[in-house]
Amino acid sequence: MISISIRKKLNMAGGPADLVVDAELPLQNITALYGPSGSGKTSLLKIIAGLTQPDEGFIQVNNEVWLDTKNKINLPPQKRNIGFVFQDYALFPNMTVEGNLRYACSKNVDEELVKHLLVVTGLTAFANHKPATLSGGQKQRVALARALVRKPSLLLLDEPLSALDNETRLQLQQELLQFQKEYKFSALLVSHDIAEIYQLAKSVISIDGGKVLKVGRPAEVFGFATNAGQINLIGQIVSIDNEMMEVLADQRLYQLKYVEGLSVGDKVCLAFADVKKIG
Ligand SMILES: Nc1ncnc2c1ncn2[C@@H]1O[C@H](COP(=O)(O)OP(=O)(O)OP(=O)(O)O)[C@@H](O)[C@H]1O
Repeated sequence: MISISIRKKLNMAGGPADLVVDAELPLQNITALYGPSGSGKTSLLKIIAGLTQPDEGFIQVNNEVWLDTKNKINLPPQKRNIGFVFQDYALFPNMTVEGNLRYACSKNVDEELVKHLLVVTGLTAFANHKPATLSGGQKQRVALARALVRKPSLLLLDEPLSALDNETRLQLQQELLQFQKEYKFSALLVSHDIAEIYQLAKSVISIDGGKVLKVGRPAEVFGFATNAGQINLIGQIVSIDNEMMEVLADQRLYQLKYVEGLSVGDKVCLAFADVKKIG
């Protein structure tokens, strides 16, 4: 379990307000951090990374205390085993793709892991290229590989896919899920995209004005959609449980009775054919 309990005064749009977060993140899972612009998401990530100091706080990751203001413990960023992936990639422009990965390892280069990450991200042929010659999707794959090569205890993903076009974004969502299955990392993912959160995260922390509003599974935080006048919708099954299935369609989650033969990941067409006399 990852325990986070912090408080910091921020200068928010409406005046000074405290960012107050008390949360437990499950290990080996992606937790989403969802909230409007200016609600304190990036500030929380920076506090976890040790880049911003909170007024009070306690952070423990895998039994290692990173921050305990009461007991004057405050590990510097380089001692916190964190991987950070930003929206704008933040790659070293003067280094090759492989150079970016090696630099992230500092002295302990795991040759096998570097090679493997280049293969799984489809970047082997680009290992000697500089970032400027890559597409946005490829740059973000480098950024992800560079974060993973450090075998982080916690991966902080600050809207990592939001600069990408829709097709590349959907593809990288699937790749991120595959990486998660393979490397079993724990991650906190900032995202504004509810569909992305349903796809990637097991749990969500929703914040606004620096305060936690809700914590739970995506369906608990965002609720289920009802048939809102649509006749046909294309969606994807995101979970099957207890004779029920959850289908994500058009950025909303529908809870429906399970239909024999379907599995998680299947694309389905929802057809709403209820006819009710209304007059
Ligand atoms: N070190 C700081 N001290 C005081 N206030 C800060 C500090 N850093 C950021 N703020 C303020 O805190 C508020 C929240 O900023 P933050 O970047 O955390 O929001 P966010 O939820 O990540 O927004 P966005 O989605 O737009 O990136 C902003 O109003 C910002 O000006």
